[in-house]
This record gives sequence, structure tokens and C-alpha cells, in this order.
Amino acid sequence: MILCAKVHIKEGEKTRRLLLENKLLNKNYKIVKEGNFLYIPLNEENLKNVNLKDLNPNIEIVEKDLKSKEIKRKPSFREVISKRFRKEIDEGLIALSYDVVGDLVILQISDEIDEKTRKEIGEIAYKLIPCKGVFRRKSEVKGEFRVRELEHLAGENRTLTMHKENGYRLWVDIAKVYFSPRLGGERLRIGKKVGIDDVVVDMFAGVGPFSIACRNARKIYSIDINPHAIELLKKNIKLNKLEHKIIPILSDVREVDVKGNRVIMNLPKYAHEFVDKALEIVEKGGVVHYYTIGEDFDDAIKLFESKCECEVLEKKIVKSYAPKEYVLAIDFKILEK
Ligand SMILES: C[S@@+](CC[C@H](N)C(=O)[O-])C[C@H]1O[C@@H](n2cnc3c(N)ncnc32)[C@H](O)[C@@H]1O
Repeated sequence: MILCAKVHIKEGEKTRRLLLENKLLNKNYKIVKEGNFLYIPLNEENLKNVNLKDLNPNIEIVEKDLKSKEIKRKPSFREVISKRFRKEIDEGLIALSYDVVGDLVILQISDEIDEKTRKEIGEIAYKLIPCKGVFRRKSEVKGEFRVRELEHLAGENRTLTMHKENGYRLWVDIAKVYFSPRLGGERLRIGKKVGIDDVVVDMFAGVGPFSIACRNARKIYSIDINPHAIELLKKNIKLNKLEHKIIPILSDVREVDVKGNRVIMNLPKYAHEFVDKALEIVEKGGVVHYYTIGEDFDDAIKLFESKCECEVLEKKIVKSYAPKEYVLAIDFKILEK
């Protein structure tokens, strides 16, 4: 039995595209039509990163006996690596999960694995994952710009790529700016809340994925301190034809004087240091989308309650960060400052 998204045929193509963009479509099985409904096979491994109801609230998850598309299927990267490197996987030196940004793949292999083996794994990924280049994370995201060091393993040694998610396109340079494809579902969630009269302030915009996800707003101020991010953000504004709405600002957000009714604080590790600034920016009655790292939501809620009168509209775990630590999202409505 295969997990499937059951949707009305009228929403079939839109849902299939959203599932594909969020790496949730299981291409090994055929989509089936029964009556007025389509059953779209799901990639179970990636389901943990995305809440399907954010993609389309009408999706129902059901199990279905679907026919496999190919009789002779190419083994997946995960299948090959699990067999060849079981011990190293169990020891936490090689991860089966990886990121795909545009046509580039980023693997997680420890420095303790020798260079020859790292390259061998890179070549396996290059053959089995549709992509043009393979890299590995050489460090954690670090510094003010939240960028990680990378090591090239296979294919093209190029770090600029075009990523597609949620119906928009983004230029990303994986060596110069922060970008996580795992936040695609979160961006969709925020984008859906945006109204046509909203003025959004994206305090830590990077190349602009949250800003562009909020494209229904009246105006969007997109701020970042990394000049490479702002350069790519400007290209992305043009690429998505949003010159009339998005205002890119290269600056430390603490130096910027703007106001808005929806503030996005996507700097999980340090956002707690910027709460006063967010409260200066947000208008009374507005919403702050706060991202932080923690075991639970308590500290973040206490922090906001110590600084203003607020109401928690929604809270969710976005992804895991370390053992027992998560990237958390909390939407605060600011009642009184
Ligand atoms: C975690 S990244 C998020 C980028 C983007 N929102 C995304 O989802 O891809 C945080 C961003 O905040 C920027 N940043 C860090 N400190 C800043 C500051 N004081 N003022 C403005 N931007 C800052 C970094 O350069 C980085 O691009």
C-alpha cells in the first residue's frame, strides 16, 4: 500500500505541481483516477518536512494499492548508500538525507570519512539523483551571514543555481548566501496568510524566498546585511516581476526605519536579540512571525510576553536542528506594545 494525496480532479494538476516542487511526489508509482478524485503517490521520506494541509487544505491522506511505473527501477541514492555504508550511517558519519537546491545536491558526510570515500559517495549521488553538481556540508551555518562552507564532490563545480518552489523561482548561490529548501512548506504557510493590504517587513531576507512568498502583499521591505544576498534578491525581484512591490535594503536591520503589519524574523539562532527591533517595526494589531531554536515554545513565548501584550496565533515545529532541539515557528499577534 502506498500513501497517497486524495484530491478532487479539479485541483489535481495544481496539487501535483505543488507536491513535485516540494519533493513530495513519488514518481515510482502511477497517479490513479477514481470517480471525481485523483490519488497522487507521496514520497513518505520527505513528508516529515512539510504539512500537506499547508499546500492544499483539501488534501486527504489515504493508503492505496498503486501500480509501480517501472518494472526495473534504478536503485535510489539512499538504497545504494544504506547497503554500502551501513556502519558509517549508524555511527552518524554519513546521512541518508540531503538537500537539493536547484540543480545542485548537498550531502552530509563527516570530515572523519576520508576524501576518496567522500568523492565516491559524491559520484554515486551524481549518478542517482537528478542534478548537475554535488557538494557536501563542510561546516555548520555560521557567522553573521549564516553561510556554510562546502566541499565539491562531483559534477560541475558551480555554486550558483536557480531553485523553484511554490510557483516562484530564485537565484541562489549556495556558497555565498543562506538558503534552505526545507523551508518551502513554511514559506507557503506564511504566504497564504498575507492579505492585499499587508505591508511586510522581512527582517532577514536572504535572497528573498519569504518576501517573494508574500507577493500578494501591498509592499514588502526585504532587509539583509549580506551584500551577496541583496544582489541575488534584486535579481529575484526582477525574475518574479515584483519590482513594484519589493524594496531591497542592504543594511543591518537595526539601522533601518520601516513600519509594517507583518514582520518576518527568519534568523532562528539569534532572533531573540532582535525582538525589540521587531516590536519597533510592527504596528499595533500586526503579526510577528518568529523563528527560534529550542526544545519547546515556552522560552520564546515568555520572552514576548515580557516585552508586550501579545497572543499566540499559531505555533509549529518547522524542522529538527540537533538532538532534542528544533527550529520553532510562532506567530504572535501584537496587541499592545
Ligand atoms: C537564516 S538566514 C534566512 C534567509 C532567508 N530568510 C531564507 O529563508 O533563505 C538569515 C539572514 O539574516 C541575515 N542577517 C543576519 N544578521 C542580520 C542583521 N543584523 N540585519 C540584517 N540581516 C541580517 C543573514 O545575512 C542571512 O541572510
